Order: sequence, then C-alpha cells, then structure tokens
Amino acid sequence: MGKTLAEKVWDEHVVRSADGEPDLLYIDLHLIHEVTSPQAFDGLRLAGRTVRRPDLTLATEDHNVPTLNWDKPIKDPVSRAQINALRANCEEFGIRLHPLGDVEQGIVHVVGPQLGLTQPGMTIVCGDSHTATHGAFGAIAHGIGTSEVEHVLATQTLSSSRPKTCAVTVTGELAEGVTAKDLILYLITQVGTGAGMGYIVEYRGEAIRKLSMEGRMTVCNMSIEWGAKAGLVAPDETTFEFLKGKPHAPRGADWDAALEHWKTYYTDEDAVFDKEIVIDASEVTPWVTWGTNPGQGAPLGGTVPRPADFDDQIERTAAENALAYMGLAGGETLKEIPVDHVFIGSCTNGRLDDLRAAAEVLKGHRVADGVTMIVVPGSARVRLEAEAEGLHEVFIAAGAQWRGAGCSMCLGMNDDKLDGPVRTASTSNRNFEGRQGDGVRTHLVSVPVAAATAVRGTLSSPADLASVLA
Ligand SMILES: CC(C)[C@H](C(=O)O)[C@@H](O)C(=O)O
Ligand code: SF4
Repeated sequence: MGKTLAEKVWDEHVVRSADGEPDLLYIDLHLIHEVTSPQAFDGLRLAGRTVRRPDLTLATEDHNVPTLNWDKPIKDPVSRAQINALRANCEEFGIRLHPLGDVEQGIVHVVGPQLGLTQPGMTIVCGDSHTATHGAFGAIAHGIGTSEVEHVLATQTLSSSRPKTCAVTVTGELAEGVTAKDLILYLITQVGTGAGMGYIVEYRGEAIRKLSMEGRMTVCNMSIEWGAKAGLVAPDETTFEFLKGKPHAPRGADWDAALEHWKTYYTDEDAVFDKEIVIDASEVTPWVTWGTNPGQGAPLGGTVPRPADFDDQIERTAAENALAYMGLAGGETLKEIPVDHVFIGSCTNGRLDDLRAAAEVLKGHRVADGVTMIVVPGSARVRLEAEAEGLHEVFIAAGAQWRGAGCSMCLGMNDDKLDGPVRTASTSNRNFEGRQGDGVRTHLVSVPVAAATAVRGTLSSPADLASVLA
C-alpha cells in the first residue's frame, strides 16, 4: 500500500521505533522564541548539557517586542526580562538569534519561510502552537511544550506517537474576493474546533493547489484551531518557485538534487487516510467569527446566529456564553456591527502579500472616524519590503498606524493590548476571551475584510466600499 505525504516524511525521520512506544524522531529545524524557551535553557544548565545542534536551531524575538519605539530599550519590565533572557541564553549556548533591529527579526513563523529555512520533507518544531504554518511547504511542523523544547535542544530528537492521518480535500475554486483565511475559518465552522484532534492533516484538492504559498501558510497556520497536531500541503511548482533564491535554499547542483527529492513528497494514489473531509470551495464566502472560538463563525453577508439555532445542547450553551461575552444578542446583521479597532498582522496574515491586499482596499479611502487601525508587518523584512513598495504610505494616508514587526495585538503579551469591552476586527487566529486584552471582543476576519471594515466602521467586505466616497 502507498503512503501519505505525512507518512513519508515521518518515516524518513524515525531514529528509533519499538512496539508500544512512541517513535524517536530526528528534528531538522528547531525554532525558538522568548516565551517558551527560558525554562528549557534552565533545564539544560541544571543538567550540565549543551545544545546538540545549534546550527539547526534559530531564535527570534516576537511575542514580547514593542511595535512602537522598537529601537529604544523595552519599557515593560516583564517583556524586557523575557527578551533579555532569550538574548543571554542564545549567547551562552551559541544559538543564532534575530533580535529587535535585525532585518530577520519577526514572528517565528514568518521568519523561517522568508529565510528559506522551511523546506519540503522536513521535521520542524517550535514551542508554539502555530508551528503548523511551516507545513505549507510539505514539512511536518508542530508545536511542542517547554520540556520538549529542552529535549530537542539537548538531543535534536523528539519522542512522538505517530498521529493518524486526515485529508481535507477542497474541490473546485474559491470565488473572486474569497481568501485562504475565509476557507480555513469556514472549514473550522463546519467541522468544529475538536475535529482534528490526533491527526496530521493534509490539505489538498484544486483550491489548495491554486493558493499562493502565503495562502497555504494561512490555512496550515490555523490547523491547531481545529485541534490538528499539524497541517501540510504537498510541495509543487508554487513551493519551489517561492523557495528558489531564498537565503537558505540550496543553490546550483544542490538545488537540482533537492528538487528531485522534494518531488517525491506527495501522497501516493493508493494511500489511505484515517479520516477524509471534503469541502466545496464554491460554498466559501467571506467569513467572520461572532463568538469566542474560531469555529463560531458565519458568512459575513448573514446574521449572528441565535442560541436557539443550535440543536446540540453543548453548542447552544457555548453560543449563549460567547454571545454574552461578545455583547451580542444573536440575530444582528453582521455588516451592521460597529468596530472600535482593526488589527492587520500576525503569523496568520502578516506577510507581504497580506499587506499588499490591505493597501489595495485602503487606497484612496480613510479609516472611519472613531476607529483605530494598526498594521503590523510579520517581520522586519516584510516591513522593509512593504516600505519599498510604498504600502506604508497608503496605510498612513488612510489614517492607519504603521508599526514595527512582532506578534503585537494577536495576543496581549506586549504593549499592543486593548482594554475593556471594545470590539476588534482582527486578521489573527484566536478570538478567545481576553486574547487581545481584558473584555476585548475579537472578530476574526480576512485581510480584505479587515481593511474594508476599517473604512466603513462596521464589519464589511471590499464590495461594500463602492458606496463609500473615496
Ligand atoms: C506564547 C505561545 C506559547 C502561544 C502559542 O503556543 O501559540 C502564542 O504564540 C499564541 O498564539 O497563543
Ligand atoms: S502572531 Fe499570534 S498566533 Fe502567531 S505566534 Fe505570535 S502570538 Fe502566536
């Protein structure tokens, strides 16, 4: 019997396998950031260990960094301590770090791909739940806990039970104006936030093949939001084109050899998945969450559901609680819901393509009165590339704030936190209670929807801007 893509990659990395025990896997790339690494380094120190492969380990500063005055000393004492600990640990253990001010500094899941470090067929881990982003290149990539970070630092291996495999086949094509973000939000609404538990998911089918690498990263990024251990896409010409010429991509004869090998990473015709989900791309429309988990979503063109719409008692209670937190009754027309803030950024939607899409919508428009909009590039390189194209001028002219790179308002671990019962439209991946600050009500949306919402002041799609004077 043939193998799935995930099985091929897994099998190539097994160092030791024994009946009834987890496999020991070799790890090709270990990414670290300031939040989940300090105790791991403490553990190494206590045990008198070194880092086994500093050359396969890369650190960046992302969660705790300020996006204003990022060239000045960090004011917040907690954030400063986190960043200083990372710097000291990287220095002591000989790990390459991209600190604030470095062109490669940025969100760990933006930095790996932009450097060409993320490649097909690799195993990639990071003490961060959105590591599946790297699966877009046909890698097995997933989050690990801090004790596992220590284990990987010390041994470059990870003890891991072989997950089951799941295929999400997206047939047909996404309609004009419908993005990868809408697709993944739609999927999670359909299957629920627990459907992927215990699985490595392969996203496949026509609509996935047509996505750019950025779109594939957006989809894979949110794999954890429906419980999957990892999400991946088989590499193809789009992948190879993206990687070619990137700083760490192979060159010359090495490139040819790599390419030949990368082309073996696909699911064999006769391979069998443990679970299959089929989605019709033509049913996906611009999507928005109304609740407090990424599966509580609805078409932007519709209304907020009422608790009574849910047959399942657990879902009904969850909807009641979510609506109460969100300050909604149910039944509201989504496009009439006013927002206070708009956040464009995060490892889901903070890449150059996303900023281009935002600028395209904002060009010639103004952010609505009473709305604050921040645009946060996923990395310093993305910021520079955006500025070279003049995108920042579009944002500033529209009245948005143009910031430095980092996780920013995706989660309240830095200065970019909001306070109180304010409402945001956010291109990030989590709308949990308190995620963007105490009491903050988050609606997850795509980049074009976020930009259009900033202009109209209520949840909107770019098509709605026709009626707004430029
Ligand atoms: C801080 C970090 C451990 C966390 C994660 O694992 O995902 C963060 O990145 C998040 O998005 O909530
Ligand atoms: S941008 Fe958000 S989701 Fe991504 S790593 Fe940072 S905090 Fe986590």
